[in-house]
Amino acid sequence: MSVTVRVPAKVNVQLAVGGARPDGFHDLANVFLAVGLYDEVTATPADRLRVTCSGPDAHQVPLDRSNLAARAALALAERHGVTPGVHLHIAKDIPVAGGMAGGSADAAGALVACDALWGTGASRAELLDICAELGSDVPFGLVGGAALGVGRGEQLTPLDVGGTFHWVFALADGGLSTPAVYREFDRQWEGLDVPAPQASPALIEALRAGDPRALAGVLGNDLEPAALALFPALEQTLAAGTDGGALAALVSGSGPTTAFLAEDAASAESVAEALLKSDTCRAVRVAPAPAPGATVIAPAV
Ligand SMILES: C[C@](O)(CO)[C@H](O)COP(=O)(O)OP(=O)(O)OC[C@H]1O[C@@H](n2ccc(N)nc2=O)[C@H](O)[C@@H]1O
Ligand SMILES: Nc1ncnc2c1ncn2[C@@H]1O[C@H](COP(=O)(O)OP(=O)(O)OP(=O)(O)O)[C@@H](O)[C@H]1O
Repeated sequence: MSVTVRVPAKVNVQLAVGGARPDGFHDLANVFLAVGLYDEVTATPADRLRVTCSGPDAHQVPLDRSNLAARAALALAERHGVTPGVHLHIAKDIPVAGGMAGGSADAAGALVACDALWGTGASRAELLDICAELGSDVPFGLVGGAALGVGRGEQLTPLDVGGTFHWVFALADGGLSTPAVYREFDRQWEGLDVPAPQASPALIEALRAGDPRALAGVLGNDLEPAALALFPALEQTLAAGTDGGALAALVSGSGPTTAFLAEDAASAESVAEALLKSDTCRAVRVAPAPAPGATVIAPAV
């Protein structure tokens, strides 16, 4: 008896970052888009909480209680007075520490899987609440599609997407720590007035219209200069993707994965090929967007 939940990665099509808040977080206007790269989280009854992970990056994933999926299961069990006896297996396809919210996706997936396995019957609002406690990107893993996140990114408003966008992702050699990238952002803005983050109406309209050329013109990531300062080799990857025919190139979230928007599926394949040939990244993935949020694909029997 087990439950398997599929959860998507994200790219931030707009990441507007304000100044540091007293609690250390930054206010954001964060436009999330879920992309078709997935982790699968399987929850199976066990005598104690146990986490295993498979996939090419599995060795980088902690298997103790610091794993975000384990923390999600514990949070749900505590709220409902359930013993957290569960084996969580993560089949990991989302790059680790790549700025694509893989750990957050696993947390959202584990919550949905444990809720189904334990029959805790948590409401959507309660699940979103637990997600927000676990991390700023976690609620979006539950919701998927496209959404504007404000506050620290956890307060979501769904957005309409009028077509399929074709993305290429270049995986970098190594990772970047999200707090380190925000610290570098603060360093770069030291002594300056950081403007209040604002969602771009043109970007929201480009998503609604499903228009890749319009979206390419307005993509933006305020963390990109900080990620590039910490990982300068990404400049070459960005250039290789635009030289290879991408409509636009940007760092995904806090990086170091770089994201390339293509005109259509065929163009995405040729951008991917150009990136591979450029020798400026360790691997390349093609993925359409939007993708659905956490979805049960194999229920308990
Ligand atoms: C870069 C993004 O991935 C874009 O979606 C997110 O803003 C990061 O989201 P996340 O990894 O879920 O981040 P959290 O686990 O909530 O926070 C990790 C750390 O990132 C920094 N952080 C995160 C979110 C935010 N709005 N401001 C921040 O300054 C803080 O240093 C925080 O301690
Ligand atoms: N389930 C998990 N999967 C991957 N990493 C995890 C997980 N749980 C905890 N971690 C830890 O969190 C760190 C960041 O992982 P993650 O893959 O979520 O980064 P990220 O995609 O850059 O995050 P974000 O885009 O949300 O900032 C990893 O280096 C790892 O130590």
